[in-house]
Amino acid sequence: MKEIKHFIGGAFVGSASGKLFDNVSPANGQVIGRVHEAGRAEVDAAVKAARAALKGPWGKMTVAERAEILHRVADGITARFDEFLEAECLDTGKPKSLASHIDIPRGAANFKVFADLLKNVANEAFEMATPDGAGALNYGVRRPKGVIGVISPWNLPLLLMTWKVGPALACGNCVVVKPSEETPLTATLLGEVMQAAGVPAGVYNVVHGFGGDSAGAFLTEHPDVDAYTFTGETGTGETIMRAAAKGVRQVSLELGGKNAGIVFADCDLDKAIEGTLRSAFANCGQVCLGTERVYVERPIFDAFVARLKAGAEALKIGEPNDPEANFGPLISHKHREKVLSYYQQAVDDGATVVTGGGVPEMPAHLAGGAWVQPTIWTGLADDSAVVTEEIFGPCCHIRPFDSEEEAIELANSLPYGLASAIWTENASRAHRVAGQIEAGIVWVNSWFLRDLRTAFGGSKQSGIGREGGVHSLEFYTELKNICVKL
Ligand SMILES: NC(=O)c1ccc[n+]([C@@H]2O[C@H](COP(=O)([O-])OP(=O)(O)OC[C@H]3O[C@@H](n4cnc5c(N)ncnc54)[C@H](O)[C@@H]3O)[C@@H](O)[C@H]2O)c1
Ligand SMILES: O=C/C=C/C=C(\O)C(=O)O
Repeated sequence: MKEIKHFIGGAFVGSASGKLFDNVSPANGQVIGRVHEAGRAEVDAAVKAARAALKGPWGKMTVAERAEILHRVADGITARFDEFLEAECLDTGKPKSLASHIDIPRGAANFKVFADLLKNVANEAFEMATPDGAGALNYGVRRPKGVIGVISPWNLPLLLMTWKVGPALACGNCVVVKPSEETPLTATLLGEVMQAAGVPAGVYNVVHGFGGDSAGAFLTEHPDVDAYTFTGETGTGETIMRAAAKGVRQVSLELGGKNAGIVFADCDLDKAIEGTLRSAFANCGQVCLGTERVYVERPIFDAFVARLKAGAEALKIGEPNDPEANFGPLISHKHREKVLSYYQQAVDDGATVVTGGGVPEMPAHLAGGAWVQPTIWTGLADDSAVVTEEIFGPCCHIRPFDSEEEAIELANSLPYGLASAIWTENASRAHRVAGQIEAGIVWVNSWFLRDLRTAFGGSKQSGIGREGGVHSLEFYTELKNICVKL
């Protein structure tokens, strides 16, 4: 049985306590490995290793030298593409067809993009007048923030972790990563790539374990971490923010959502159906940017529901190696219980179940997996928990609307504000509506189209701060002003 260890100070190490937990395959329920659970001692060792590395060669390197090493990290991921793919799909159960064109390539791109960006960022400078007429010159310099705690979720494990580690390292920080307990493999494998690429020991550390009263809490309570970047549930974000308040440490939070899709009658229906199918069901609905509320203009409501139903029913459920599969399992049985409780709630609240609503029949060798049917409802009240709470499963509720104003009001009615997708061929309407949606990201006639130079993050309870492009610099560096009297 594979044993998964921490990566601390450039070495793979087990826990002093000898505590291990199971890594379970979501596709068949079998134990695929045993993972060391970090105690305070391992978290402390990782933070110390990061602090020491910051004072070592990494902190003194030029941007160009660091960028070259990070390019080697990206190339190292690409060179071991199949191993990363295998590991990611073992952990998550997601189809290889999905991970091979999203998760793994983005894992590599996250290092390249930020390494290149850093080489081309200028700092501000202001000349000022002084009473003696000689003047003064102000200029900004950016310095690494220090040791960054990176806490990441299980839905896109390599993508979301490297989305933070890439810019953090490019800016000269050292990191301690706490991947989700559900998905320890790719973060661990990345340790090998870091070593081979020449990243000095202690720059990239990984500690495994759970959230509360385990590695996650030990990391967020550790006094020698300078800042935390977190992606996960809004409630966890609140807990991390509280822990970070001690010592006034900065947080970057990418949190939950209950994203709205708005489909106008003047849309290109083929595009709207294709995009909404992906936004509701890709990665078995476990994408923070996914659409769980769909608002459709009344004249095309029935046609839209019928076509989305047909699309959902045509999804091919299967295990990662099935080349035809485009729909995998949920991450765990625990998460399936949560998703199925909403499926039940929808029925109790009087929904029309357009399709799905239960557990699919699977062949015997996959019967132990966390499978669930893609599900569509109509007919729920706007205040049903199914319509207001993040389910994080392959499901959406579709509701008709009659005017632009009504659609905007419905989209903005919840305390979340992560992402939205608008479908219309009317360019004025697209801009007008997009500008009024309370969300950090609005797509028009697309979904999950990502340019890594753009600002990424949520408004309202979907997060604090923006990452992506130069925006990542704001979080991962300290901007210092130097004022020189001439
Ligand atoms: N906004 C975004 O960019 C984005 C992206 C992906 C996922 N998400 C959100 O993530 C959630 C799904 O991921 P999840 O279930 O892994 O989230 P989660 O909040 O349960 O866990 C995320 C990470 O936090 C750790 N953690 C949990 N409790 C902790 C604590 N008390 N202290 C420190 N660490 C703790 C977990 O071990 C895990 O590593 C959804 O809500 C989804 O919307 C948001
Ligand atoms: O599940 C959430 C997906 C987030 C995606 C990104 O953070 C990204 O594309 O950079």
